[in-house]
Amino acid sequence: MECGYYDRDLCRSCTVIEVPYARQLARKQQLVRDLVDSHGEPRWLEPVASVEAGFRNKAKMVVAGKVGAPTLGILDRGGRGIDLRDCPLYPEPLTRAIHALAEFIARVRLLPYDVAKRRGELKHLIVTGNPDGRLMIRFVLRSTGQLAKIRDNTDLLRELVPHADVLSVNIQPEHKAVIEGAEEILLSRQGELIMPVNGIDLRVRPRSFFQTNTRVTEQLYRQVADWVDAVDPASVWDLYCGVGGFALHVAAPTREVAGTEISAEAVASARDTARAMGLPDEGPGSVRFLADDAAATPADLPGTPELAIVNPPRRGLEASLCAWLENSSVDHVVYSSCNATTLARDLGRMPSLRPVEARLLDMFPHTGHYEVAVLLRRG
Ligand SMILES: C[S@@+](CC[C@H](N)C(=O)[O-])C[C@H]1O[C@@H](n2cnc3c(N)ncnc32)[C@H](O)[C@@H]1O
Repeated sequence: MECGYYDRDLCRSCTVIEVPYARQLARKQQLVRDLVDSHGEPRWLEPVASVEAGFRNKAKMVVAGKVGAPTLGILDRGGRGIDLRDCPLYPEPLTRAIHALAEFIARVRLLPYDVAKRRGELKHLIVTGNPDGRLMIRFVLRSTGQLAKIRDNTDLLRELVPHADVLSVNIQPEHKAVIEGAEEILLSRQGELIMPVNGIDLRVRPRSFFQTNTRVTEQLYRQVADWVDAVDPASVWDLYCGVGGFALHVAAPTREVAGTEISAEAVASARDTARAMGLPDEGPGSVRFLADDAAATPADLPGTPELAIVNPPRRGLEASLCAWLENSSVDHVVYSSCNATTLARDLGRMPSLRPVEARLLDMFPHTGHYEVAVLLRRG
């Protein structure tokens, strides 16, 4: 893929952009196979490719520059802003919004944060877009010092970015390389962005995780639902469930589904979606969600499911959860991972659960990152 920022040596985030896409995909496939196959040689399904440009649903931009002339993008080694507002990874509605937000920041004279001098207010801009072009916009400020400048100018903001459903300010007071802080101040009436995925209106709140490539996520959820439907378990747990994508895709009239997740906000969104879908929270056909540490879920939820879905962060599963799954009566596990090294480690900790089918899904073209989903069967 062509990128003017890469060609001019302004941005090196897409580390393998010069490699033709088909070869990128083949390399990722080989890498995950090398790590997974020693645990049971699953049947590998055709990898799911992404489009090469315009696939990211979320832009996390560092704000730098001067009052009236902000840069939105990254910082160079000297801490100066490099403007990447036309990054080709973003779809057109996101690019348009980023341009409009740069104009807003300039017009209301928000003060960009200067990392080197530890001065200024506006640190980051985080914009998430759904497939219909609706947006969630978050300003990350050092303090509440310039909050009023945003709050008092929301009419201008709405004029410049008419599709902004969710608008909020996050406060990140610390001088460290962390994108956002714990305090979120909602400025819009709507607190959740609707993310339609395969006909299910998932909901995302400002601080909740959501997969960054919506089209490939649709295929991930469909693949996992196909595996689950083929096994047809009466009970399913979705651990590390986020806003409920897997759990809500595998709901069925004869099945009881429970999802657990550490973020109470994500759980609240998942519950909102289940309620909007008219799903009960107990009995056959139910889907319920609980804020819980995945490692504690076996002690906190009654019974043992016939099938468990796990989708942990890069660090993989807690050793105690692997031990519980290994020694439980759970017959099938679907493990969706963004890190095949920790996936392989965890497979080694659960030798009774053998990989039978697997699929690479490329959420992150031009980088070394990927998602891999594996169906495991006991025995
Ligand atoms: C890779 S995301 C998966 C989310 C979800 N399955 C999806 O498809 O969007 C991992 C999720 O695990 C959650 N998480 C992190 N540590 C956790 C823990 N110890 N117990 C439960 N959830 C955790 C994160 O908040 C995040 O939502």
